[in-house]
Amino acid sequence: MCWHKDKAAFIRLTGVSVLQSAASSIVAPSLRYLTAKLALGWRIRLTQHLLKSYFGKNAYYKFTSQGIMLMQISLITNDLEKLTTDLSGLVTGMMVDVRFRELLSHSKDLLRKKWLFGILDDFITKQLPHNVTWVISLLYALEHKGDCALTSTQGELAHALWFLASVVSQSFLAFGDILELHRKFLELSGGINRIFELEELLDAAQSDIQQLGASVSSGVDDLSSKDIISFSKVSIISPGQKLLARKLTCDVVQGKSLLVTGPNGSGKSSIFRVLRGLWPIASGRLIKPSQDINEKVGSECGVFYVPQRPYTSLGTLRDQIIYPLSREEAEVKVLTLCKTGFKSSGANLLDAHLRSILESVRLVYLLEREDQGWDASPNWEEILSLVLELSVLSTSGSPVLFITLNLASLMSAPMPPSVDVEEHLYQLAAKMGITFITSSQRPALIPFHSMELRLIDGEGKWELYTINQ
Ligand SMILES: Nc1ncnc2c1ncn2[C@@H]1O[C@H](COP(=O)(O)OP(=O)(O)OP(=O)(O)O)[C@@H](O)[C@H]1O
Repeated sequence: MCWHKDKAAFIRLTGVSVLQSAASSIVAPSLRYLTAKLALGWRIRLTQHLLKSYFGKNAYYKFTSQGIMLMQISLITNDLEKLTTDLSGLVTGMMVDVRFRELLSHSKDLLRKKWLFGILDDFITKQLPHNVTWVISLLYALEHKGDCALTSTQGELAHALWFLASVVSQSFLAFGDILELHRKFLELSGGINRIFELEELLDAAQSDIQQLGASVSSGVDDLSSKDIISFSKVSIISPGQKLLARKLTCDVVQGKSLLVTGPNGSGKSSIFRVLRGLWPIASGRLIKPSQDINEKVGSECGVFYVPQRPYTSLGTLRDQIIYPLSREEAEVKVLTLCKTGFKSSGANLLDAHLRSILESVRLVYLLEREDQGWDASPNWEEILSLVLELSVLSTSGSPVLFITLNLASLMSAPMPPSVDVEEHLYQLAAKMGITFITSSQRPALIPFHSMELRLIDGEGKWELYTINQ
């Protein structure tokens, strides 16, 4: 039967074919889209889960201080730059050659296997189907040799051949997919293994830290821990087993700030590590407020740890001050605090409040200096030598400003505040009832403190002095 003799059927078939093609062009990309979305969802959940374990209970500190896990962390972030930086930090000296040779031989092996697999894959999924089709067609043609003269049989033969070719090629493609599955499965199991390894390490770190927390808190007197930091015969030993302070005994009560001095490497920062719970205490008893303000912004009282390097967040001038709150959270807090008759929006109130903070720390010029005012977002690291932190809750219900003055960075900062600004900041904070424990070697800071703890030699010896003001 010739096609022009059944024009309607031909048009119908063509229509069906077009519809099928349209459906197929929708289905295939949609499947890809759904698969990618599923993968993204998994990635988000897994990343959130791992990051929670990583950042919880100081686990990150344990990892970074031990120099392990860098590879695994890059697994979470997929950050190539960080991976290469960390790797370059891990391999040193002779190790580089050995590792490089291992990497080279592994890469060569991988390339060879990929080449062999490529040949097999190409042959099975692309070349073999044609040959098989032709062989089957030949057998078919030989069997129906006598009917070839008939036009109708020729048409049917062409149709059958076309059908056969697509069935055969699809079957081989499916077979190719099965071959590919093996490789995908191997990759998947490798990924799962690495993630489980990370999970196990995080679990181990968390349980170590829990034990450490239990041992420290067993020595903490909760009743008197609200307004005192007390070291009682505390021995501080570094992870490298170096004794930095032997039986350190020192009380920091409200209003009596402490200055920790001593030569480089004598253990000044280690006192803060112990206070923060990053290092366990070898012996003795440590009493401190149970609340770390860094962990719970807005808490009424507690200890705030100022990082040695100033932290500036990506974002606007406003973001620098309200960090780690989001703008919305800060607006809500300010509105809650100022439950006065103010007929002003949260945004206006917040900006007014932040302006008063900048005024009190003599940084209001930043607002005028940047064209976009609060919304300016230059590289703050190059501009700010101070980190300002805003906590908007206090026992009395009035806004409290915590100035987190980064003393350690003052000297090296691109724009160190002048001595009088520094003095002003200390006075301001003291007026607000903030008691300091400062680590510094600068004699200029002595007048702002009531006691000096001098770490003598970095081998455990220390002396405590009262500062006459
Ligand atoms: N994570 C760590 N693991 C092992 N040893 C450490 C670690 N951190 C510090 N140390 C060691 O502990 C000792 C005291 O270091 P620390 O940073 O407390 O000194 P510092 O007085 O604050 O020094 P600087 O004035 O240079 O800041 C040093 O010998 C240092 O090498």
